[in-house]
Amino acid sequence: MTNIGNQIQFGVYQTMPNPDPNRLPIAFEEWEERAREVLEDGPYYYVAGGAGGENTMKANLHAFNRWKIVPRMLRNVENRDTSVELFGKNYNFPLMHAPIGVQSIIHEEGDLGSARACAELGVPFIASSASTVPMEKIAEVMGDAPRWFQLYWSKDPDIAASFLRRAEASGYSAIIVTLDTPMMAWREHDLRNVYLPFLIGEGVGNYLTDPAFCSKLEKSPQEDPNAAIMYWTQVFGNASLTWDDLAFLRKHTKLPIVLKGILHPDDAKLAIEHGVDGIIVSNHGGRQVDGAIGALDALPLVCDAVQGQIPVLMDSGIRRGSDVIKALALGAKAVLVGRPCMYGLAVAGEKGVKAVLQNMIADMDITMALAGERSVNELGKSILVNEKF
Ligand SMILES: Cc1cc2nc3c(=O)[nH]c(=O)nc-3n(C[C@H](O)[C@H](O)[C@H](O)COP(=O)(O)O)c2cc1C
Ligand SMILES: CCCCCCC(=O)C(=O)O
Repeated sequence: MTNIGNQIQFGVYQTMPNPDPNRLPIAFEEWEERAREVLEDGPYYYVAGGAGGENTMKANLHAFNRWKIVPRMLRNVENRDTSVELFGKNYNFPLMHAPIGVQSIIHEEGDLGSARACAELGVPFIASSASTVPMEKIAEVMGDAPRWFQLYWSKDPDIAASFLRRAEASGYSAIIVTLDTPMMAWREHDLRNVYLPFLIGEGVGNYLTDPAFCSKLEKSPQEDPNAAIMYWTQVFGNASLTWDDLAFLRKHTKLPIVLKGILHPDDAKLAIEHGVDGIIVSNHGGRQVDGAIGALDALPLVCDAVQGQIPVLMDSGIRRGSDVIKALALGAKAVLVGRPCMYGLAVAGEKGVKAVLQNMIADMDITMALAGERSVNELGKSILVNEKF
């Protein structure tokens, strides 16, 4: 039991002379504005943009705005509990760093800066299959800090199995399987900017260092980088997968398997039938299906179908503490934070990611207290109304 929100809040007041031209932003909008100033068009729009007309991206934010908190009074909220238990482990906070590929396009510290920031806070870092640096390097800088691995399930089963082996060997404690990206969506900014970050610079470290991947190449990636990248574009995704294929993952890992990208209640039921350990309600931050349901709108429908049988997490549109509270109240056990972390990384590397997460934790804790609630595990729909009602 702590009151971590107030501690962080007073810490900010103490260390922030006003006006200080070097201060880090507080609000999401200011982080994004500052990120826009430091990033070139290509990387900025790659991060900030969505699929098609960006209607799903807008739907995500709109859904958070429609739900309103109805605070309760006189409920002794002096000491509060922000910890959660997931897949047999305890975490200090109900939030994680979403898996995000090629972070070196945003800041030279890249994935390692974000991983270090998470390690300092005890926030689980979800390393992407498409991270710039290999998962082992990320594990090395994190020490014993909590980390999960996100699998892009390659068309080549040897690569998928190799990734699972490597993740287990380097101390990742859950496998997040992203289902909504068997191929890249129609992303109009990136097409206009002719920008696909996987084809440039260090590219995708997990693949270029993978024994299974390299064994399929005539020459090593160092000798023929173009051939390696071309092969990667062929095997990265797998649009032929079906629910029956989940048995393959079970066979190749003992770690908890969590499916990311669930939006339909029937898919949530199928996930349970196929024995997965958890699901993440997500529309990939509006980056895949344009015109899809807002993730927060999908959350209560999915939770109704799941009936508490497995943990439900969510992402897509989390921008501040009150968003976390709304998602938890609608049934999520924890949330993943995506773009806010990337704007923090763009502005100030590791320090920026740490500040974004720390501020969100403080805002979440304070909002919980002011709503009359003491524990993230006790939040429920009773503190919310939907605008349409
Ligand atoms: C630049 C960028 C790269 C991403 N890369 C991945 C990835 O490699 N794997 C994955 O599962 N999701 C990826 N995502 C999706 C995030 O994990 C998450 O679902 C999304 O960012 C949540 O929405 P939000 O940004 O609105 O918070 C990426 C998102 C962004 C913005
Ligand atoms: C070729 C598709 C790679 C996508 C990996 C990154 C990602 O998920 C994203 O949203 O961007």
